[in-house]
Amino acid sequence: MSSSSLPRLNLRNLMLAMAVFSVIITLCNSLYATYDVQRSLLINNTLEANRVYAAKLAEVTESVIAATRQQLAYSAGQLVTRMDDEAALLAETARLHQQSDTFNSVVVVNAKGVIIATSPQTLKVKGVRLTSASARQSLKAKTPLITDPFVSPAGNYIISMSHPVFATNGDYLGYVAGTIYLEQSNILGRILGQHYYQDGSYLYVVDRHKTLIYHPNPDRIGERIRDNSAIDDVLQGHEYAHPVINSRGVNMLAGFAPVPSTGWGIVAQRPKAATLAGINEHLLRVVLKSIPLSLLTLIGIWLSALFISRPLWQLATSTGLMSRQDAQADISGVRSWYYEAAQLKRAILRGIGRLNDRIDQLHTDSHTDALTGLLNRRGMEQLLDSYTQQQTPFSVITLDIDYFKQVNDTHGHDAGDRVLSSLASVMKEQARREDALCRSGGEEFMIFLPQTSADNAREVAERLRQGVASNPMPVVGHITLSLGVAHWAGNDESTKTVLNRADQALYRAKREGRNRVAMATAD
Ligand SMILES: Nc1nc2c(ncn2[C@@H]2O[C@H](COP(=O)(O)OP(=O)(O)OP(=O)(O)O)[C@@H](O)[C@H]2O)c(=O)[nH]1
Repeated sequence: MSSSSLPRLNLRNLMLAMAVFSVIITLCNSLYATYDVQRSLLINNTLEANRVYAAKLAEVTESVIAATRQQLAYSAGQLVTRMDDEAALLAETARLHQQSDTFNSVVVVNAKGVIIATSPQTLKVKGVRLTSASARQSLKAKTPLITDPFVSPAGNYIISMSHPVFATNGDYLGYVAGTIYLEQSNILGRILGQHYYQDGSYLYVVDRHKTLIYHPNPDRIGERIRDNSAIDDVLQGHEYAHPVINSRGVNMLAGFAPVPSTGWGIVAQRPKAATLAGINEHLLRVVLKSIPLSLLTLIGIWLSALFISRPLWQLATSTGLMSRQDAQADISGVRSWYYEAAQLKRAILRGIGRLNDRIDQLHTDSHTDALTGLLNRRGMEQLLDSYTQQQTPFSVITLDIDYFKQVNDTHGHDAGDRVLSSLASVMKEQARREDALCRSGGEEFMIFLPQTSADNAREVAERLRQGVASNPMPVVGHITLSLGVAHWAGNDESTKTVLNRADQALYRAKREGRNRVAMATAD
């Protein structure tokens, strides 16, 4: 593409393009910053909310466990002297089971690991001897204990909370235990297992061996969590929040809190996508809200660009048309209201002024005789044109220095020049303002007297002749003039004819003896 076919750039469009570019960049930048800040805020807030939620549930769980332990301790105290009293055992297990919704079942196990009382009795495990390692944890520990999850003799997936029963002499008599069915309703299940999220958020609980004991997907309860450093940390007793990827590869924002008394870890988490779902809509609202102000800014910038570029544009346009007569007036009229434009305007006007002076000077030079400062032939012709155009009547005196050759020959060419110059000065002194003086060639001169009759012109010629004849010139002394006078009345006669008639009169004056004035015959 050639440079001439490129679109023409101007200051206003450049400023406008720059401003639009700046506004768009600023807008994009602020949108990106808004998006980034909002995103971080949402993620951090969600992480913190999940941490707080997990911590609160851990605290509630802790309270429930503590209250439950108290109940078991109380029952254990009640059974110290009644481990052989079947009715008392039944009554106490029933009371413990039914007084609250804490346990799904209550059992009393003797020191040999045989279940000696249950509530509800429908369990039908009375007399069963506990064999599995999990089920025998409490026997082994002989301290208040919360077991790991295990499958009960009745086939339920449970955890058991037990409290030992010691005789007054310190003999271990067995324990009383409340069982919590992980897959059935109870207080703990309602606290840890029921949540009302609708956006993919969920909560799960692991025991100290990373086994899931509460999870929204019942099939996963009992599953061992592997390769999850976050779980390792929470089981170390740390409470914190962290982005994680769940078992299905979904990015989650998780809060972790430990339950110290059980060694469990509670994890509350929300999908990152659900957290950020509203951000695009929010961003669109930001864009829509910022459009009016951005448009106003653009209009403001456009007007400013117009206002700022206007003087420069006017100057550029005017200088492009500098040949026009009124270019200088146009440029003078430009409101250059700021420094650069004012300087430019001043420089252009100064340049135009100098150019005009130069043109005037050249014009004057081309119409002026260098030696005498009088009009030359070109100047004379222009003058005659204007007389003709305006039909200005005039008289013309043609004059010639007598025997000027002798002056040159006797005193030299330079002295002759000085005579020509001095004669011009004398002519200027005697001329009126409206008269035009001309050196028509060599030692010949003409005087044009507008609106002057032939008689008046003759008087002027005579006065000049006498003045020159009676006043000696420097170096050369006295010289005389011969003069011819003709008149143009502004009729159809050409000015050329008038000049010829004046010349004829001059030659006659020469012929008749010089140093005299002769009138053209028609005048
Ligand atoms: N110094 C000087 N002499 C000039 C200039 N122009 C013309 N001359 C001289 O003027 C003289 C004119 O001489 P002529 O035409 O013979 O006329 P004249 O000697 O004046 O005699 P008449 O006109 O017949 O009285 C010539 O010698 C020219 O060289 C000029 O610019 N400077």
